[in-house]
Amino acid sequence: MPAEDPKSTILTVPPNSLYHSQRNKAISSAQKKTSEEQKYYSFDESVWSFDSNQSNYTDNRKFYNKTGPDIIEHFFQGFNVCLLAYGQTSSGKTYTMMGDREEPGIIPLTIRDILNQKQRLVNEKINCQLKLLYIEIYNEQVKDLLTNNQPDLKKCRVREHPTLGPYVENVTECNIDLYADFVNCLNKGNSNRATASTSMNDNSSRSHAIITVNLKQTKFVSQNDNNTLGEAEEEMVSNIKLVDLAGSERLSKTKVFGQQDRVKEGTLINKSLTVLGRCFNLLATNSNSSSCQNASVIPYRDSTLTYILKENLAGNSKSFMIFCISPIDFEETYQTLNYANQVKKIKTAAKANKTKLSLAPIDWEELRAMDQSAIQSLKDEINDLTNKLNNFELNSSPTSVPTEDNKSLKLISYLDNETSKLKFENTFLKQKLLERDRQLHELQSHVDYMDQELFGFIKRATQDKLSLQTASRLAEISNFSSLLEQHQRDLELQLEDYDPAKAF
Ligand SMILES: Nc1ncnc2c1ncn2[C@@H]1O[C@H](COP(=O)(O)OP(=O)(O)OP(=O)(O)O)[C@@H](O)[C@H]1O
Repeated sequence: MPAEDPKSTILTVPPNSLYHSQRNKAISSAQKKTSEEQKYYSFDESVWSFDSNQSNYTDNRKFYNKTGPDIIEHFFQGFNVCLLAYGQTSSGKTYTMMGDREEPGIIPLTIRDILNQKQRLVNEKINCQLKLLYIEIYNEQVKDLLTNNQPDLKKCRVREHPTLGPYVENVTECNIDLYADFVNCLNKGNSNRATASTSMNDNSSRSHAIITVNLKQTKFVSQNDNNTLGEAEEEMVSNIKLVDLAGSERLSKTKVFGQQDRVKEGTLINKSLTVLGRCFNLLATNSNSSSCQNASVIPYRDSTLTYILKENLAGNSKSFMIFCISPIDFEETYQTLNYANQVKKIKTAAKANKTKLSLAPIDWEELRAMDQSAIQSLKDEINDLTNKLNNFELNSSPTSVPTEDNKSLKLISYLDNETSKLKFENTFLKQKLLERDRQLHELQSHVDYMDQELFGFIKRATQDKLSLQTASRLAEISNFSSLLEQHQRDLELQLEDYDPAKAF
């Protein structure tokens, strides 16, 4: 990647590469070329992060600053967003996405900015609820990395919603209010994640890791006094998927032969990445073709990874991809760059997921009637059971009250909504209080500053006055001394003319 044009990548084909032998089979002997060949690629961004001593080295923070703000903006505008890192094993995907303590990666930096934005939106009377999910796809199975129940690690199924697309069922969702909540989730998930040592990477990810953050923004109507909240008027639901794919690899390179588990892992990782590559190629071809009739069917269901990412690959999502390359293996790098070239052509169909809320007021009469009828039916049930007990009919099944259950559920959901509204109102008022505190603090510092200025002014004025007085005294003294001198001179003159005889 030449420093002068950060958006292009040049790949030099080594003379002994498989590329030549495969290409030579396809072309005539006249076209055959034995000398070194170069391939040119051009992307939205192309960055160098090989040696931190070089001037063009891009660290994680610099890299995040190029794309991160766009991602956050789309996410808060209600778009689903996805960021995937692809590349051969040990090329730096996990380092770029997760980073480490000194050099946080895209995922922690993104979450930090999402939380900051959430805090800012309180002033616009927008409540943000953030929930984090962390799963991995290992050997084609989905595991919930945040579950407290270890056997559940293998139990998640992928289902398809008719409009929202595929989703993972029964996965643990954690509320994220503070950065510390995120760090706890990340640590918990990472400790459950499958990694192994291969000859190419001591800490190689053997699974695809997907962190999803679900965001629900609720906008409240402003009241006249501007300090209280009205009803909720608009809701926006979006999600961001941050994906660290397992490394593409050739088994001979990773030297895992004989280790049956590793071979199975490697084969399934390669299978899912091959399906992903096939989806990229077909989606790129479909995007280029003008007629829908010729569009190929995309084999999303051929792997769990592509099935889960179906919406992000071509549906309702703004998707970004990072392709990591390293000089370890020419063939892998060549394939990675070719996938990247295909991905550039794919068009998705993102739309903001906004919903206007109908401000239907709660019917308290109806709720009270529901309460009365629930109490009555419970009383009936108690009577019934007491009668049954009295008649020794202990084995008979109790009377069920399904309709009352539904009513109670409705009431619970209403109370849940009210609680979350009150919680936000609390946050909102706290924020206002903080703002007032800040303004008060600012005013206080201004008053302190003016005090100091006044003090300085008085001091200077006093000094000026003193110096004025001193100057006039000096002038007086000097006048006086010149008068004295004059007087002395007169006396001397008189003394010279003095004739004692005339004096008497
Ligand atoms: N830009 C970088 N600066 C410094 N060190 C890096 C950089 N990129 C990667 N590394 C280091 O290289 C090694 C391999 O990187 P990493 O684990 O991120 O690769 P990977 O592509 O995720 O591999 P795998 O697919 O096997 O999980 C790690 O020790 C990582 O710290």
